[in-house]
Amino acid sequence: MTTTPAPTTAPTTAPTAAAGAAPVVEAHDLRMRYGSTDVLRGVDLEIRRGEIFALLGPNGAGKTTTVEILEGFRQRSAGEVRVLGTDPARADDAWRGRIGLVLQSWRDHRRWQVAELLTHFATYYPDPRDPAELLDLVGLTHQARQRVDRLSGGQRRRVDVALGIIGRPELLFLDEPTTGFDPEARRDFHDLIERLARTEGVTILLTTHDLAEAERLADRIAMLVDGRIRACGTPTELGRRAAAQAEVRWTAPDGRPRHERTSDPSGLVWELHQETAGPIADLEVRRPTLEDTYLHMVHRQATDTADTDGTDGTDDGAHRTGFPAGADTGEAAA
Ligand SMILES: Nc1ncnc2c1ncn2[C@@H]1O[C@H](COP(=O)(O)OP(=O)(O)OP(=O)(O)O)[C@@H](O)[C@H]1O
Repeated sequence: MTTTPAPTTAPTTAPTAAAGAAPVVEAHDLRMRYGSTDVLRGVDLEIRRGEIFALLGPNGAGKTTTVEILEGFRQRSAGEVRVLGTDPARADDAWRGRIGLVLQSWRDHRRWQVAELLTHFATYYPDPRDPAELLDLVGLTHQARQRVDRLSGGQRRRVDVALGIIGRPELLFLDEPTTGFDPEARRDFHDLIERLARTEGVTILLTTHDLAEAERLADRIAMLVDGRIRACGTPTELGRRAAAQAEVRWTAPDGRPRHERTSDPSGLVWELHQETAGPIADLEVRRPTLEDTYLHMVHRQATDTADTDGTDGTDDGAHRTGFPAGADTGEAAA
């Protein structure tokens, strides 16, 4: 169950989620501490089958840490986690065969040809996708005989995606999947992700810095800021958040451009209409967007941090200098 406090973190069930089905991902009060630094400070998540769920957050917010814990690659410091009904910290190979990963860092096998690599990885799974179909699916048919280390960055990323879905995963983790993609490749990738979720019922958790990508793809978005989920909802709900105000622009009767921020744009427009007793020139109402909400969250966290610890509110450097030797072993240091 997601138990984060309303209203800022109140989750909504995505339209595509199978109502009543057990969540595919559940995390409750998930915590991670590296040395003396708390990176995750009580994360609550619930992702339902067939949902495309985006985890957004600034650099160093803890997105990769969260995802690595859910993937079973990193031991958490505290909290309850269930992925496909199993605690990832105790998962076996059968469980691993049900998830697909597209990680941030490139793996080995640079000298392999693309088709050769896919054919090889297909042998690890009981019911793999056909490598030729997969090449077509990710748009790499013409690169089938090319060596991986001779591909462009975006093409390598497509190989990553192909390897992530070759075993027909029920749950696919995508860590910043479209980094290095040109606009066309990004659009093709978005179509592929939607197809996987909508027609094959694959549950997808993606981390991204790209707000437009999250808005375009995700059924729900969670904003991870300073180790906590600060907001969660559909892109529309997050865009509508009261924290961000609408902006009204118009040209006054004296010809001067005017603008005002307000949480009641219709009220303001009504008042202007009464004042001018006629049409309002160049009237524009800009509703708050997902980006406004996101920037508001991040800015608020930076301000809070600066108020409480006297720093400038950016946590990245502080965490790095606080690392103990050997902290990158993934060992929890609770
Ligand atoms: N193995 C580790 N040992 C110690 N600290 C770590 C380790 N891995 C990550 N951190 C720190 O934890 C914080 C969260 O890192 P994480 O990579 O999870 O963030 P992120 O949200 O994925 O960032 P980005 O968007 O930049 O990829 C950062 O301050 C990072 O420096």
